[in-house]
Amino acid sequence: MSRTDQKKVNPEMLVEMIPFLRRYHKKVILIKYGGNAMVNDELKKQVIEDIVLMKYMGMYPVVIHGGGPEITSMLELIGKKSTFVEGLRVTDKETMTVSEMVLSGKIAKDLVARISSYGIKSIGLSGQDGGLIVAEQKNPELGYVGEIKKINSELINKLLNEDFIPVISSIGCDENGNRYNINADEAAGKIAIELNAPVQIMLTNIQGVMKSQGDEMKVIPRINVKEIDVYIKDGVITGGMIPKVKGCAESVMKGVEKVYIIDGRKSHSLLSEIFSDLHEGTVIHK
Ligand SMILES: Nc1ncnc2c1ncn2[C@@H]1O[C@H](COP(=O)(O)OP(=O)(O)O)[C@@H](O)[C@H]1O
Ligand SMILES: CC(=O)N[C@@H](CCC(=O)OP(=O)(O)O)C(=O)O
Repeated sequence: MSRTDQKKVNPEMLVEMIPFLRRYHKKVILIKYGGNAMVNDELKKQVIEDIVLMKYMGMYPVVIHGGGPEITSMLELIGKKSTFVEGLRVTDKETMTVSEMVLSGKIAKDLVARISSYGIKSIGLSGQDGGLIVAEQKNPELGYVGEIKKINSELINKLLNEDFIPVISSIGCDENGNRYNINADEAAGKIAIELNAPVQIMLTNIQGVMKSQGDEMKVIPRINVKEIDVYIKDGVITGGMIPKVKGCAESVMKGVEKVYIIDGRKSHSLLSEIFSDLHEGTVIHK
């Protein structure tokens, strides 16, 4: 490639980034990368590039990933049908094993390898690693679904100080070594709170929280935490969106300043969110 063929970076655009870089310098950016947003390789690459860029720009990205669709497919392969109650997977022993294999075995390792390929240190962690996510059974009817009791942020902070990008799988562990499947949205909220993250971004497969207006479905740009129960009761928010908005509401109530639900299927949606005050998805606020 000759020098003239090379693309030039636009200096004006870089300068426009200064206020945002200043705002987020050395701040934890909690990114929940939902399984439904892991659409294809190209999009995955872009999400990873955004995360890596944040790190090189002096932020502290922490990734908590999902993988619901992949767990469902893997269970189908062994002839098991998935059942959800209010967005939570009913988890028997076999489902627990498969969930753990998919989340911490497959997805976390893939994300870590992708991040590392850009020269950034990354590490995959599950709830049992360093006592990261202490959990107990949520409800016997859901089987091995965990309720988070405590997040041990010390380990994550140490890793951040050592310039790692932690990639966290939502598996919890109790003091007897029993492991639980935890909805990744719930885990995202609790981790954001514990790390004092000013920003929590939920990457999903829809533009934001939607509501029908006439014949059309439209994004609700802002939701007050007080409105959430009504939306759930009225059937506006259902399925996987329930734990998501509940997790976001808890974060907002416990000090996370900005909580966004955005469309992870859009190219470089994370960077667009960080480097702009115009938010396209749904902001959850108090
Ligand atoms: N009001 C709503 N607005 C947007 N999505 C909703 C709503 N109610 C239910 N959903 C469902 O929630 C899904 C997102 O949750 P989920 O499937 O758990 O995604 P993720 O894998 O990103 O956590 C959407 O794709 C949609 O099917
Ligand atoms: C208890 C429970 O529901 N656990 C989730 C964990 C994965 C997850 O939350 O993945 P997404 O973010 O892609 O939905 C599950 O088994 O699907």
